[in-house]
Amino acid sequence: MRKIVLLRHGESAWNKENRFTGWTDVDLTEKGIAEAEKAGETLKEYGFNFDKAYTSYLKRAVKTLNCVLDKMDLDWLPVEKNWSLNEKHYGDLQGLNKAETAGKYGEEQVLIWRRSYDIAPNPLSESDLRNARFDYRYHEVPDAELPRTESLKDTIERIMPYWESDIFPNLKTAHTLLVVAHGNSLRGIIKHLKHISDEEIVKLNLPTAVPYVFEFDENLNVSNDYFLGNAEEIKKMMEAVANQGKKK
Ligand SMILES: O=C(O)[C@@H](CO)OP(=O)(O)O
Repeated sequence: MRKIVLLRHGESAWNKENRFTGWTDVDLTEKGIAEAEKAGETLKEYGFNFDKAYTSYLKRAVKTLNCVLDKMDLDWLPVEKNWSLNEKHYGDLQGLNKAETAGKYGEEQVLIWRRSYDIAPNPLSESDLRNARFDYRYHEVPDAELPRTESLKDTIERIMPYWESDIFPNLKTAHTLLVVAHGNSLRGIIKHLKHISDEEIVKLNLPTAVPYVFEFDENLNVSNDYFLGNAEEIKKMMEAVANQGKKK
């Protein structure tokens, strides 16, 4: 049985402060580290063993992966990092508090910015120092490919070439792959794997650091998918993520 496990990073400093994060490279909180360690312990308990892992260029995902591998005694595992797995770029919303933004522009508008399929927030200006073109880690990425903002559709279009060329084909030879990324970059991958419609994807909110397992049949079609953990707790975590965009 071939499997891919998708894992959102543990709680970050800006998750805790309820700020739009996107490509901002914020660290994990203590709670985030504990969540990542628990994910590693859970995967070990369920007997998972990975052939290869993938993550983004953002430290909240990289450090989550490292905690998981440490807990599983898989520190040796080959890991590939790629900027294509970065979070959806949140444009000029990055840094703003989500509840305050809902107070200013309305909850409906915030839901559109957070969860709609093809509407992106306003872009960062070219001179804004937060623009990825000023960040050395992206120096090999052609400027035209570096986002200034993204909708989920843009994020999916950025991830899919990497998914199709580097991640998914490895399932032919590997049994189990691990992808540690972000709430929206993973929503994009899940939309693709489960053929979720543009309307339905609005409702999907991913909890931090809960392993989401996809099983594939011999033709590499998805045969089953499930979260590892307590269903009630996971539901509550998903609702809490959805509520981050509500006014206080
Ligand atoms: O701020 C962000 O980058 C994302 C993920 O943490 O948040 P949201 O759930 O609002 O898309």
